[in-house]
Formats: sequence, C-alpha cells, structure tokens
Amino acid sequence: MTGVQPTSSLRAMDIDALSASRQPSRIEDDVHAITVENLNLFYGPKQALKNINMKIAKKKATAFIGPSGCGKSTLLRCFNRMNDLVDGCRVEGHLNLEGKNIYDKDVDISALRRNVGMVFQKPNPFPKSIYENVAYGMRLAGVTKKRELDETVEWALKGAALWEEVKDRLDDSALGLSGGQQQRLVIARAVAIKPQVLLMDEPCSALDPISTLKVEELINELKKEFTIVIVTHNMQQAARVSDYTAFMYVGDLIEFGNTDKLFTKPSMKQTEDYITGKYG
Ligand SMILES: Nc1ncnc2c1ncn2[C@@H]1O[C@H](COP(=O)(O)OP(=O)(O)OP(=O)(O)O)[C@@H](O)[C@H]1O
Repeated sequence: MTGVQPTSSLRAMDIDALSASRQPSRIEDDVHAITVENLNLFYGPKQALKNINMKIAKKKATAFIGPSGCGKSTLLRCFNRMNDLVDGCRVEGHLNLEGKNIYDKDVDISALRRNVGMVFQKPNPFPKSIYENVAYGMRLAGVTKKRELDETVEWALKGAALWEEVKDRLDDSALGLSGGQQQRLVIARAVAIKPQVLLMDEPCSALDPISTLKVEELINELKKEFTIVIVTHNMQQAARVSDYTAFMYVGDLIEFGNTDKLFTKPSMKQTEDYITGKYG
C-alpha cells in the first residue's frame, strides 16, 4: 500500500463497504455549486484563513476536517456570510455561488441565508410547535395558504426522516422532542425553504450514536437534492457521508479531494499524520 495504514479507529470501519454506494468521482468532473477563490479571513490582526481555493460539488457532500482551531467553522461560516456578525472580521477574495460573488456589495444577505441554510452543533428549535418550527421560514417568505404550508411541512419532515415519529403530535412543543429528534427537526426547518446549499457545523456532536446514524443516513439522502458542506471532528463520519474531504491546518487548506482517496492514500504528509492520529 502506497498510502497510510488506517488508524485503529479507521481500521474498525470498513471503508470499502461505506463507500460502496459512492461512485468514484473527481471534483474536476462535477458541476460546482460554489467556487472559492483566494479567500483570506482576518479576526482583527489574526489571519484565520489563508488563501483558500476550492470548488464545492453540487448535490454532493463535502466534509471539512482538521485539528481544533484550524478554521473549519470559519470557512463554513463564510459560505452564508455568518462571519459578518463578528466584530473586526474582514474577508478578502471571492466566494461564487452559482456564478455570483456573495461578497459583492449588492448581495441581499437575507436572500443569501435562505439559499444557504445552516444547521448548528446543538439543535436550536424555537419554543413553538413542531409544525410552526418547520413552517417558520415559509411564513417569513410570505406563504399563507394552509394547504401549501401543510404540504411543505409534511415533505420536509419526511425528508428529515421525522414524519412517522411526529405526525400525530405536530401541535406539541418542539422542546419536548429528544435531542436527536430536535436535530432532525431543525434540518427539516432548514430544508423546508428549499435552500441550494445546506451547511452543517458538527451536526452530530451533541447526539447519541443512534441519532448520529439517523442524521448520517439523512445526509446521504439529502444530498440527492441539496449541496451539503459539513464540519466534523469525526473522521469515520466524514468517510461515511462525504464525497469530498478538505483537510485544514492552521488556516491553510492542506489537501482537498475525493474522500476515499484522502483517507487511504493522502498526498500530503500533514494529512497522513492527522488521519493516523499523530496530532489532533
Ligand atoms: N469570533 C472570533 N473572534 C476571534 N477569533 C476567532 C473567532 N472565531 C474563531 N476564531 C479563531 O479563528 C481560528 C479558527 O477557528 P475556528 O472556530 O474556525 O476553528 P475550527 O477548526 O472550527 O475549530 P474547532 O474544531 O475547535 O471548532 C481559531 O484560532 C479561533 O480562535
């Protein structure tokens, strides 16, 4: 084997089986939803992202991995300009979504965030009913017809693999759901407004293994319709759900490419060291 020996944790995972459902793919051959060009980001004087260039494949899942503090969440938050909310944050470069630079001055940030949805580490349902959580974005967008709301709520909850568990209690408070159910609910809330891109920042870190499995299965389903970008600390998870993986280190994008290749035959020594557990 020319690449690295998998770590013990990665060895436990059957990479062949996990990737059997994936067609081998090269980013160059895909349609690209997002193109990142010469992206630099500064928090005050501190540079957190250094000249990032990458393409995000449409209707595929891309994972960002790397040690704590390397810039994964910062890069993810660039995709819907969440970093604009941070005082002293400055971004240089281009991030093209469907050909338009989202950092152009004329960009409507609310429209951008409808188009690029986000799911966070901890589920954050609103203190409203299950139904109203999912209908919320549609109501904001001006949808008032009950039938349209009902249909979309059902579609989104089915898409998030939650419908069967909640269909008889849609008017109950979302806060009464389990953590795993709440995370699937906020995913339903995000997909209900049909974004092009769904960003997920460690979406399973607060979940138990069974809920994690459900969310991972869900990601594999959702990418048939949406472009997914996920930050994860869990390399098995990256291998299970993503088509492409980016390995970052101290603000640099060290290696980016096909997930199976990156985990079995990384090109860069730093990637090899990380996935074999030499640092983390
Ligand atoms: N709001 C902020 N203000 C100042 N510095 C920040 C801010 N957010 C992040 N940073 C810094 O930017 C760098 C990248 O942080 P980021 O959270 O993107 O890393 P990460 O790879 O997602 O880390 P983790 O895996 O621990 O979540 C770190 O040095 C961090 O301290």
